Amino acid sequence: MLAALAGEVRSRPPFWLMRQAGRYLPEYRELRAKAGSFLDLCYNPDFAVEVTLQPLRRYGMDAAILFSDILVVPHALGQPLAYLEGEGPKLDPVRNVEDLKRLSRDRFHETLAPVYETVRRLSTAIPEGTTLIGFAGAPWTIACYMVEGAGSKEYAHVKRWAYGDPVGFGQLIDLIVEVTADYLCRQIEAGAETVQLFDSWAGVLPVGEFRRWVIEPTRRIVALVKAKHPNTPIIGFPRGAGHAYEDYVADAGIDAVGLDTTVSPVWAARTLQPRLPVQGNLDPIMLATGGKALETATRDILEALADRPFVFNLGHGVIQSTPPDHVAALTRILREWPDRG
Ligand SMILES: Cc1c2[nH]c(c1CCC(=O)O)Cc1[nH]c(c(CCC(=O)O)c1C)Cc1[nH]c(c(CCC(=O)O)c1C)Cc1[nH]c(c(C)c1CCC(=O)O)C2
Repeated sequence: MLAALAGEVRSRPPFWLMRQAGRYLPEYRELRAKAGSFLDLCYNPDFAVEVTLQPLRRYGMDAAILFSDILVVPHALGQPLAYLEGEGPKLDPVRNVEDLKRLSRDRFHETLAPVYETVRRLSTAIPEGTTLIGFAGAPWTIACYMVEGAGSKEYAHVKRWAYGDPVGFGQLIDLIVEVTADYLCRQIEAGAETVQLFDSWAGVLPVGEFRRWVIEPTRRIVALVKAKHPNTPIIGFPRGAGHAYEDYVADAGIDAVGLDTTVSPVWAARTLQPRLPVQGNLDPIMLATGGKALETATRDILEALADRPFVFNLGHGVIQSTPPDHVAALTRILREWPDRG
C-alpha cells in the first residue's frame, strides 16, 4: 500500500475498503451491542482496536483504517452529538458567527486522547506489512454536518451561510482546518502511516465555491501536516467532484486521490497525472450484488488502472446489507490478479 502511494506500479494492486469494519459483519454487531452507544465504541480503545482488526482477520486487507468517525472532531470542539438508531448523526447546529462562540478548542485533544491511544495500539497490533490509515473529515464535509446538524438532501443552511457570509463561514472553516491538521499530526505521531481526508459532500458545490471550500481548505491542511510530517502520504477523497477532480488533484496538494463510483476509471487513467496514485472505485452496491456482475466490474477497474500506481477500493463505504461472502469473493479476485496471459 505504501509503495503504491509512493508511486510504484504493483502487478497486484493493494486493497482496502472504506467502511471495511461495520454493521455488515456479525462480529461487529455483537460487539456494538455490548459497547453501548456508537460514540462509546469510538472512544474505547479496547473496542475500537478489536473492531478495526475484525475485517483483517477475515479478509487480510493490505491496510487497516482506524475505527472512529469523522464527527468526533466537532464533538471534541464541544458540539453535542448523538447517533440515533436508523437516523444517523444529529448535532446541535451552528449557523452563524454568534453560534461559533459555543465551540472551544480547550478540551479538543483531551477528548480525542482515546483515539490516539487506539492508533498507538493498532500500530503494533496489525499484521506486519499491513498499512495503518488514519483519517479525518475534510472541512467542507465537517461544516456540512456542523451547520445542518444532520445529513441533508439540499445542504441549504450550510450553502446559504457560505455563499451569503463567506467571511463568517470562513471562520468556521479556519477553525476546522487548524484542529484537523493538529488531529492528523497526532494520529501520525501515534503511528498512522498514511491519512485520508473524507470530503463526502464535495460534489454539492458549484465550481467557484468548490475551489474556495474544498480545494483551498484541503490545501491548507496538507501544508500544515506536511510541515511536520513531509513523508506521510495524504489521500484526498472529494466524493462527487466530477470534472473538478482535475483541479482538485492539481491544486489540493494531496499525494493520492480517491475516486467515487461516478468517475470512469478509464477517464481517470487517461486524464489524471500518470504518476498520481489513484484509489477506488467499485460501486458498494456492486459488492452487495455479488456474482458475475461483481467479478466483471472488478476486473474492468483493475484493467483500466493496471498501468499506474493504484489502490483498489470502493467508490464509497461498504453498505450494511453486504453479505460477508461477497467481500470474500472480491478478495479472491484481487488476490488472483493478474490471472491472465
Ligand atoms: C460522512 C461520514 C461519516 N463518517 C464517515 C464519513 C465519511 C465517509 C462517508 O461518506 O461515508 C467516515 C467513517 N465512519 C466510520 C469509519 C470507520 C472506519 C472504516 O471502517 O471505514 C469512517 C472512516 C465508522 C462508522 N460511522 C457510523 C457507523 C455506523 C454506526 C453504528 O454502528 O450504528 C460506522 C461503522 C455512523 C455514521 N457516521 C457518519 C454517518 C453519516 C453515519 C450514519 C450512517 C450510518 O449509520 O451508516 C458520518
